[in-house]
Amino acid sequence: MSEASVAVHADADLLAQAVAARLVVKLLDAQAERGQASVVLTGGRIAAAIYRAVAALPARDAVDWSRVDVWWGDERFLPAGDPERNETQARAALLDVVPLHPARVHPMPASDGPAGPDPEEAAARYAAELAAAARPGTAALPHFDVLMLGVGEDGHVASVFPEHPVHYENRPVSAVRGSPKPPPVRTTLTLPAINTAEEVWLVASGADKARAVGMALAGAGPVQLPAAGVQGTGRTLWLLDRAAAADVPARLRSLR
Ligand SMILES: O=C(O)[C@H](O)[C@@H](O)[C@H](O)[C@H](O)COP(=O)(O)O
Repeated sequence: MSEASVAVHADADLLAQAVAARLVVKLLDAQAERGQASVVLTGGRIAAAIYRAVAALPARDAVDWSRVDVWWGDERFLPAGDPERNETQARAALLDVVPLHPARVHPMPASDGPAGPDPEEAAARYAAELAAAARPGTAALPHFDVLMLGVGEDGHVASVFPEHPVHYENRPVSAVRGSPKPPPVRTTLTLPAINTAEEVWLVASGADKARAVGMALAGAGPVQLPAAGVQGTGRTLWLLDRAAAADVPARLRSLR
């Protein structure tokens, strides 16, 4: 179990630049230790800004991208190539720019893919893909070096929304219907699956995130505020801009 730490940057642009630099270093460290690296991506505006910032960093070429596994924490259940899919956004901003091994890029299924139009089947297939990449005989999930999460105004992370039945799902990947954030149908890693990651980074920018961030760090319940239930096995890091950090509890401010 890891104690959360908080880093605050002046604005959204500097936040994206700083997270991009951290990500490159994290991938390099993982490759130095294990010969490979794995990252779990998220969706949303700050995530897209981070991916663009990584693509623009000269140091990104120090990463051996052919030995990086790319997974997703959640996906909007839409046809392949839909501009609203998290995969489409990540590919346009970063994945199409760096020399990844195509077999190591693991998008969640699209609504027009082989899993068909059923999000439960899509979730089951993604769980099987994750299990196939896990260490034989150990876990249902591969090792995740770093898992990034945006944070919603309501405190959702990935597609785990407040008070949603997904909180009672035991499997690592769940279908989500009735998402309050469009589109309504999604697939997501569940909180227990998210919490297997070595490092979890929660990234939030803007004043409309301040309340959720403050409440999560003050110890709100995870069913009411999913971000409060996130914890990496080695490190839980909140990466914020000043506006999003406005309500961070005083006892955590010294960690800035
Ligand atoms: O599919 C999605 O929409 C995301 O994965 C979602 O969890 C997102 O990360 C947050 O809603 C924050 O998004 P913003 O950074 O755009 O506010």
